Amino acid sequence: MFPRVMWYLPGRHQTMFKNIRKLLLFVEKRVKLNEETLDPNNPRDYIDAFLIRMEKEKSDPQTEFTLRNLIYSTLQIFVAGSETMSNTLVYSLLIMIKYPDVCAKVHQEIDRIIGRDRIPKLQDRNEMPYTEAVICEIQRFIDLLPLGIPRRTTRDIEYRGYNIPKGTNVFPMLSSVLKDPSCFQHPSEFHPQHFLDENGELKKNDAFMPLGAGKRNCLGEALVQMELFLFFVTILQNFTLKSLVPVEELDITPDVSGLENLPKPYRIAFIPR
Ligand code: HEM
Repeated sequence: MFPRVMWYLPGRHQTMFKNIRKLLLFVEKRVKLNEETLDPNNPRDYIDAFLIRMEKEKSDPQTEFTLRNLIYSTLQIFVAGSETMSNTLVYSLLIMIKYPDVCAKVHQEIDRIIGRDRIPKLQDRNEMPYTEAVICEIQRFIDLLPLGIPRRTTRDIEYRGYNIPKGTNVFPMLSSVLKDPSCFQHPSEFHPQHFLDENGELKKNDAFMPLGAGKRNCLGEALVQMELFLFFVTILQNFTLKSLVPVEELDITPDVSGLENLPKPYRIAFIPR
C-alpha cells in the first residue's frame, strides 16, 4: 500500500515521512528514559514490560522482543489510537448537528441518568441504551477504516474455495459488512434504531465490526468503547451543539482520503447548557 518508492519521490507525502521520523525520535527518547529509570519489579507501563521481556530473552536469536520492535510497536499504538479516536469524535459531532432530534434524545437520556452535577462514569452505559445505540451507529455509519488494516498472509491458505498464496496483501473491507443491507435495514443512512430493539433496549449485531474481527482485531477495542462513551457524553452533558449553516447544507459524506473516512471541514458552535 505504501510502496518504498514513495520515500524517494518528492511531494506532500514527504511531510508525513518527516513527521513519522519526529514521532520515532520522541518514542526513542521515551524508551531511553524508561531504560534509565527501570525497576524490573515494578513495571510502570508497556515500555517497561517490554524492556523486562527483552532482558529475559536477550540470548534468544529468534526473539521478537527487540529494541526495534519496541519502538515501532509503541509508535503503532500512538498512531493507531490518536487519529482514529479524534476523527471519530469530530465526525460524531457533525452527525449530531445534522440530526438535532437524535441529539435532543441523547441530551434527555443524559439528563435523566446522569444529570448535570456529576461527571459521567462507565457504569452509566448500562442504563443509557439510546446513547449507546447512537455511538454504535456513528461508528457503523462513518465506517472510519473502510478497507480495514492491510494484512499479509504468512502461509498459503485456502478460504472458501479460494487459494491465497503466502505473502498476499489482504484488505479486509469492513464496509462490506458495516454497509451490508442484509444486516442493516438502512445501510447508507444514519439510523440509531439499527441498534435498538422494539423495547428501546440495545440490540447487538454480529456485523458491527468497525474495529475488525478475529485474533488481530483492534488492540484498543475496550479503550475505544470507554473513551467514546465518556468523551461524547461529557461534551453533550455540557454543551448544546449548533450548526453555523442551515442543517440541509451540512454534508456528512466523507472527504476524499486514502485510508480513513474523514469528515469534511465544518463549523460548529458549542453553547454551554
Ligand atoms: C475509533 C477508534 C479506532 C478504530 C475505528 C480502530 C480500528 C481498527 C481496525 C479496523 C483495526 C484492524 C483490525 C483487524 O485487522 O481485524 C485496528 C487495529 C489496531 N488498533 Fe485500532 N482502532 C481505533 C482505536 C484504537 C486505539 C485507541 C488503539 C490503542 C490505544 C488502537 C490500536 C490498534 C492496534 C495496535 C492495532 C493493530 C492490532 C494488531 O495488528 O494485532 N486502535 N484498529
